[in-house]
Amino acid sequence: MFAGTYNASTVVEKIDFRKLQNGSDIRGVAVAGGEEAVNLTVDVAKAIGAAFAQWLADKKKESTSSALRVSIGHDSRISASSLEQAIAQGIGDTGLDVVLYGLASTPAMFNSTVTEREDLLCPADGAIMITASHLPYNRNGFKFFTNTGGLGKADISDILSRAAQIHSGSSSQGNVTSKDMKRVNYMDHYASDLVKIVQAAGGKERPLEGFHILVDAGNGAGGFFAEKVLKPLGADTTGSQFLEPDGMFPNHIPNPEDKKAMEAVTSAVLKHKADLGIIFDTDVDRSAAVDSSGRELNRNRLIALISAIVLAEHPGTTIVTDSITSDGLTEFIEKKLGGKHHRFKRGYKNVIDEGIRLNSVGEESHLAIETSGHGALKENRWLDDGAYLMVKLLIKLAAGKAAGEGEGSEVLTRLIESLEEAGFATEFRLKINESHQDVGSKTFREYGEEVLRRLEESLSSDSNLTKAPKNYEGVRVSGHGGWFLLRLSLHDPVLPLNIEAPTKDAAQKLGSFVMEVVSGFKALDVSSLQKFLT
Ligand SMILES: O=P(O)(O)OC[C@H]1O[C@H](O)[C@H](O)[C@@H](O)[C@@H]1O
Repeated sequence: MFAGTYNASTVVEKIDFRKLQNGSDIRGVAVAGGEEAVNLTVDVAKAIGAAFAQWLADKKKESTSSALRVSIGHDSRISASSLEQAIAQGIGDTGLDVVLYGLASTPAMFNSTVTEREDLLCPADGAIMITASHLPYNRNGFKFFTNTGGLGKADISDILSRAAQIHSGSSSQGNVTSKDMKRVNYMDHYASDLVKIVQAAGGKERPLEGFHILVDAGNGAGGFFAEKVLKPLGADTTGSQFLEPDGMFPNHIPNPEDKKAMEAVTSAVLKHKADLGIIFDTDVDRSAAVDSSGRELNRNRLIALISAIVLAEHPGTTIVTDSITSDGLTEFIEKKLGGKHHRFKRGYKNVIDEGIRLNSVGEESHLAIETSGHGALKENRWLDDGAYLMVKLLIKLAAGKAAGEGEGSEVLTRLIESLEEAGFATEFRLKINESHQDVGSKTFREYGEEVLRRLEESLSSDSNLTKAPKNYEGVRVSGHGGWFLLRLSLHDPVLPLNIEAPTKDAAQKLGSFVMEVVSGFKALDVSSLQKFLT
């Protein structure tokens, strides 16, 4: 069932390489057998490997005369090894050196481009992570890095158009196999760097002695954090779960945004009476936590917590977040912490790039973070690293205990005591049926924008509602003690609607206003919103 052993009838006949682009990532279907046809075959992966090698050689041609080196890691997906072999071969055939890392995390792959350790064959000139983050088991994909960070949308389009040409033009079989390639244990080095950061901050070798902290890795790539980070720091990790990689994700989806995943780590914390629970997504670029009382520290709460830590280190700094963050978070960052909240767009790359841009125009920002659990700090080269975010919490825990500020997770919980939270918060995802006659010749994006325009125009008809003064995507409106945001999804033909209000009744009032407008658009599936209102 792997991409390497697919049955021809389940493979898309003519691969449209453009469809493999998902923002700044490549994503596709790699495992046959489900309803979706395979479009990320081993041949496609090989062409993408060759295309990345070409792209990298063009980029680096002036800066080096020696053979370029590319590191490749993967998460726990069942298609990982066939895709690793294929992409490595595509790169190897073009004459570049390939170093295989095996099971790794996305942030570790970036780190391999900035690590100076010849014994580990570092720095790599380019790095690839084979992952589809939290998506179902049959998907997979690639993220690419150089020492300046993750590749952006334009680079990915470039690589995919080169790959399409390579794929159509060649049937040549290279003779480089993964047996010829070197393997290194980079993850041990990466984990020991995290350990050193916590040790240095606490001035102790085992600053977490006396803490009981468990990890739920959801059978993704994050299991190393319990064994290789928490234990050496002295923490008791009893009750950690789903640390073994299993690409069928038999327990829950590794995703801190997923309700079931958060319930799983919460019940482990309560059952084992742990001080803290930590959860990662499949490739460890996102994370969240749970305190000893079982309170989830994700979404707005996680942003508030990390903001409190960062603002204590950098008073007044600007915190960049995604667009669906709460009004309570703004109040907390600005009034309680004395920082500035810059609520920007959805999408981790958008948020991080905005943090970098602000600094470049003279506005100091040290943190860019999304409700999804992607968070990047300036001090960590603006890399969204779920493990590093958790390291910031560990440092605070240890420091709090050493200063006698409290035991267990108390010091963290206290940091966000005054964060005001809405009594009711919900999200609807209104699908646009692209083949509906109401869409006509428009793209789903044009159709969605028309919905947003109409919504904005109708605001003046309701004196209870006010448009948010500063807003970078969609239509954000305050009223009835709460707010709503209707926007276009980053990738899908969907209009996500977020509503937060003091009560369900108030949220329904906001929802009814949106309903009046969206029900006029026949290609929109408004059934979920309708159900909420009845
Ligand atoms: O716009 P949406 O459909 O809600 O998706 C938005 C999300 O897409 C991806 O998952 C990105 O990794 C996230 O950074 C982003 O927030």
